[in-house]
Amino acid sequence: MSADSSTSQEIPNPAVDGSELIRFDKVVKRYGSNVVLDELDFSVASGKHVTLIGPSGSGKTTILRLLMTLVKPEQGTIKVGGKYLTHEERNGKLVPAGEKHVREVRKNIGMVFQQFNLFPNMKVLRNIMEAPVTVLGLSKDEAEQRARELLDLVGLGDKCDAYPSQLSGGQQQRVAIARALAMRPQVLLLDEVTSALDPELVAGVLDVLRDIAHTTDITMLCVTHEMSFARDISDQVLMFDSGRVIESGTPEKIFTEPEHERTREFLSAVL
Ligand SMILES: Nc1ncnc2c1ncn2[C@@H]1O[C@H](COP(=O)(O)OP(=O)(O)OP(=O)(O)O)[C@@H](O)[C@H]1O
Repeated sequence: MSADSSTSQEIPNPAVDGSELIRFDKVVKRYGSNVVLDELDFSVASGKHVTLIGPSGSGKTTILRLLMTLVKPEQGTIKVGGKYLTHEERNGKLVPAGEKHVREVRKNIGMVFQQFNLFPNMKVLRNIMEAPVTVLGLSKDEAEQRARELLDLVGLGDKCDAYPSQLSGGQQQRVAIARALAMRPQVLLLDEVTSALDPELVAGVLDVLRDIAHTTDITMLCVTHEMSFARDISDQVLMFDSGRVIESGTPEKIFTEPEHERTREFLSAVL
């Protein structure tokens, strides 16, 4: 039976596969009568780069928003790093997670959005240092060192003292990537991070992400319409349709030998 997120219940399956970083179990997400995710089961193994593809409205972004706890599921459970995100265990029962518990589990998750969401009144360096100092309790010196290293990583070591408005969209998105990484999350969620950019700025952002994917062990869960990027960085591609994974596999398999008719239709429309 599915877990209802509003009431207490027996813990369904406490055994956790150590290699699993994200796990959705029978997750239902509805908006009114619109069932966006319908008892969705899926998992992401630690260190893997997983890309979600599929038609508009199929529920890809909703998965990332659930992980960021920006929305709550109506039913089902979500675990990150072996801990429930949606629930807490109390006396052998699962109860809806309280804010403190959610904050603790969510520290493992970083997200980069379509819109860069930088603090406009803070310089670039401070944008990156802010959360490590206020949320993780790092000293200002430690946070600054981490921020400078990350700015180098995204190719913006010379922009510490700029305000976001002085940067291009692509540069702002690279700062947003550095800011997400500054929290040292176990998983980085990427939600169509190049869709708001002018075409000439897309490649620079994707190059930075390719570099991060190939040189770090961070787990990535990515929603993108950039199929060549998905092909380059993914260990696994999941094809979504109407809130369900209808096909999954390596990029080679999904992009060259898709099995499902809907996958073939989708790819022929976007490739
Ligand atoms: N806040 C909301 N209120 C009502 N309906 C919503 C809300 N957010 C999303 N939806 C609906 O949920 C469904 C799934 O949306 P979602 O953004 O997850 O799809 P998606 O696969 O990411 O689409 P796209 O590729 O266009 O971004 C859509 O039908 C959308 O209209």
